[in-house]
Amino acid sequence: MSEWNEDQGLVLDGKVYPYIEKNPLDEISLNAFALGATFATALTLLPLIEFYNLSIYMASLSLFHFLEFYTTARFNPGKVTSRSFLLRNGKGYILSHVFAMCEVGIGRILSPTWKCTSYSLFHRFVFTIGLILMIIGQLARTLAMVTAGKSFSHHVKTEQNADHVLVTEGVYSSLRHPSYFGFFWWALGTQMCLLNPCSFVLFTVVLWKFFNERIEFEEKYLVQFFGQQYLHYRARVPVGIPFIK
Ligand SMILES: C[S@@+](CC[C@H](N)C(=O)[O-])C[C@H]1O[C@@H](n2cnc3c(N)ncnc32)[C@H](O)[C@@H]1O
Repeated sequence: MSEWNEDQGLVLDGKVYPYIEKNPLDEISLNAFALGATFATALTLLPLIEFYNLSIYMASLSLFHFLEFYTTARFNPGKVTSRSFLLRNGKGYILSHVFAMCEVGIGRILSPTWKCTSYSLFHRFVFTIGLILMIIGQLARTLAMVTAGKSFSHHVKTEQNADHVLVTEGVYSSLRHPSYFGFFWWALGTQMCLLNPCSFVLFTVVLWKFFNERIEFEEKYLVQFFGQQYLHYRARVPVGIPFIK
């Protein structure tokens, strides 16, 4: 017994397979190759360049986008598409990272000694906290996708799928939106790692506004889908992003 479904892939003898029309293999293999090559180049350059922060950032960015696709393919195969890499994550996302690169370039040209982790104790502190945030953020994001499984989707559902259940265990028992928590802190961590004060402020404002609106919108539908069960869950589990209740 088999059934094609744009949102749940192909169900064949109880097993879920990706929806082939939304998974062009040429595009997927090229994306994976480009991300792997970026990751390897960044790690190779790490001991060779003075501003090694850039290598760490590039490695983390490529790992992040690879894991978005890999985790979806592995734990939620019915919903995986070539867009699951999140490489086309909107103009705002791309512009923010371009802005961050410009800040690195301008900072290194104007004052290479200031734009360096060893410049002061404060610089070392900011860099270290940035690294820790990147690791915690990535772990939270990936764990959220693994734990939510078929209930996770890169787009907010406004209609409930048959396989959509309320997830409250694992990382969801201490964070209500662990993948947003992870993305938020990972992204701020990247800018601390790059010693980018302007981008840090820009990322904070843009991401806070985005997740504040998104969570409100998403929860409206979660309340519709799961009623009292979600209201009780919302009352006891925090978001973990400042000033978002
Ligand atoms: C991009 S995922 C993000 C999930 C969650 N907001 C997070 O940050 O981990 C969006 C989808 O997850 C679903 N979702 C959010 N929280 C959920 C939960 N606790 N249980 C099941 N589905 C959830 C929403 O309905 C939405 O379609």
